Amino acid sequence: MPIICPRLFSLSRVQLATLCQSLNNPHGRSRFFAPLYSSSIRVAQMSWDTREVSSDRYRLGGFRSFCTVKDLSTKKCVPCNSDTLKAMNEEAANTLICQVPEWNLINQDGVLKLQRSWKAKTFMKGLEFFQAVAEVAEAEGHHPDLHLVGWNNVNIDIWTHSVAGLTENDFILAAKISGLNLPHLLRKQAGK
Ligand SMILES: C[C@H](O)[C@H](O)[C@H]1CNC2=NC(N)=NC(=O)C2=N1
Repeated sequence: MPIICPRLFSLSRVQLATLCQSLNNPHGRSRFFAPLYSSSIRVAQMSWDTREVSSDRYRLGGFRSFCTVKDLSTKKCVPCNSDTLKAMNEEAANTLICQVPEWNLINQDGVLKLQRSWKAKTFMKGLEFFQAVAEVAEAEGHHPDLHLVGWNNVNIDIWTHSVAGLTENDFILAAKISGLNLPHLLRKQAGK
């Protein structure tokens, strides 16, 4: 099914925004997947994301064609001590975040980071999860901040320390962590 560029939609953004807003869930994140039809163009499925932005304001992230996490998870991180490596701006981060939809984009003391939480089934399984993440990080030469609090609350922050911000490395690592299939270690959803 072809992905049609959003600006070709015949419905106005306002109409679609109203429609999507009604689907907004209390967590401020709606994901509106629907085949949309206009008079001349059958629009492929699309996702309409609202994302928590750095200043905790929710705003509609605008239409984005489908991003597939496979693109990032097949990439390789580059050395963080490269002189050419620069932190990306919030706009660029908001574009890339749709490729790792389970992660949140946060701004912690002026530093953009990726963050995600899980519930581990036990304290030891939380550490086993960290071990699996550590192997990915070592293979990539790019490392997350790992937190295990309250015995089973697993939180991971990812950012590039050498540039005090986000680079594509962080999204690649996030995509690879999202690709880990460890249902024996983690509950289905954080908070369950
Ligand atoms: C030389 C090597 O690239 C650096 O020491 C790496 C190691 N892992 C890293 N991980 C992260 N998240 N940020 C860094 O700046 C970083 N630097």
